[in-house]
Amino acid sequence: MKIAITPGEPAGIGPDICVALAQKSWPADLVFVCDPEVLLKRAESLGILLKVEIYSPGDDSPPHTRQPGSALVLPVSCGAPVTPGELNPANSQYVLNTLRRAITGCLQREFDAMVTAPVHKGVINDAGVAFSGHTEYLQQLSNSSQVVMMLASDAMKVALVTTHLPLSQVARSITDERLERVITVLHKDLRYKFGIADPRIIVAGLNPHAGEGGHMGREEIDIIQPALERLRGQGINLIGPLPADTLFTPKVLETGDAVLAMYHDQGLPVLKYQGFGRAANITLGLPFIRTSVDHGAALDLAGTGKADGGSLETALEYAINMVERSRGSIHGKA
Ligand SMILES: NC(=O)c1ccc[n+]([C@@H]2O[C@H](COP(=O)([O-])OP(=O)(O)OC[C@H]3O[C@@H](n4cnc5c(N)ncnc54)[C@H](O)[C@@H]3O)[C@@H](O)[C@H]2O)c1
Ligand SMILES: N[C@H](C(=O)O)[C@H](O)COP(=O)(O)O
Repeated sequence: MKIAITPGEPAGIGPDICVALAQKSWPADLVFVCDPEVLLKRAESLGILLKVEIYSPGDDSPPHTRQPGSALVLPVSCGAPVTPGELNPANSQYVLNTLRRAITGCLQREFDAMVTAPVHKGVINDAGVAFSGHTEYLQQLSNSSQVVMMLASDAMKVALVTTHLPLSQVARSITDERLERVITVLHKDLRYKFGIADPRIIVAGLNPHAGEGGHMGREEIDIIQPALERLRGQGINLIGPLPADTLFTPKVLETGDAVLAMYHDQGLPVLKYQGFGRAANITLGLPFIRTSVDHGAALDLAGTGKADGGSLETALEYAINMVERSRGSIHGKA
């Protein structure tokens, strides 16, 4: 099994946690898609010994023979010097080049999955490229009609109807069509990527108290309930729409396999409060497997040795499990 790892923003903690990942042994060949110097210099400043081997496509060495402490690198040149903690828009194209190379490799089945360390969305935009996140970028480059962002911890899975959108645009984006597309993808991938035979999806309302019977917003009555009714008719097990404030309580969470939140900050703060550093971000609806960390570039910690690599390890574990499931070597729930 070959998994592409993109270290993300070179001035952030991505290189730190990738160097740490390479210190362990994994039941997969990890191919770091990046400038080898970025990893080597970060390892040096962290006082970690790292050996780099250069990957070339088609060069299939026996699997899992690499020793911990050595990284297989698919070289992509970094545009400008890297200083930990200091963003440089001159390196944004480099970050995008690493993503593009990993995506192409996944589409062409050179890689079985890709796992991404954090990028810095702001600096990519500062470089003149409109970029709202990996999720949307992956959708665009893979020509996928609908992708779904889902974060998973040991206690919950939280998927989102809308992703990186200003709050002022969220309500108008909750449409019947989008709900149908998102729920269909979520239902399908919970079955096939997570092995849940009949997934129960708990759906949040948009408004306080799920609209309070129409007195605090009508999206639940006019849009969400009719969409859920129709999808129930197709055999999808849907609970809700429920008020989001009390949905995230253990009693309610145990009635479902995943929560569908209407927007980013309705669902993710709860999951991150519970599982930050041990959760993974999984893009559903892609023609390949992609997982990621639950945190950002953490510029304040780059090169300090204080970055926690737990989420990158979790993301890699999810990717390995999903690849194994797709090969039929795992049965039952993830
Ligand atoms: N997967 C991704 O690419 C991804 C995810 C989230 C945010 N981001 C981007 O990262 C940038 C910075 O975002 P932010 O400041 O909101 O969030 P952040 O996650 O970078 O930092 C928030 C806080 O958490 C701490 N932290 C984050 N990761 C940590 C780790 N592994 N170990 C220990 N502490 C950690 C940071 O030091 C900081 O105090 C933004 O551009 C954002 O868009 C990217
Ligand atoms: N919304 C994600 C989070 O809060 O963790 C994060 O921004 C990453 O998203 P992408 O994988 O789309 O970059």
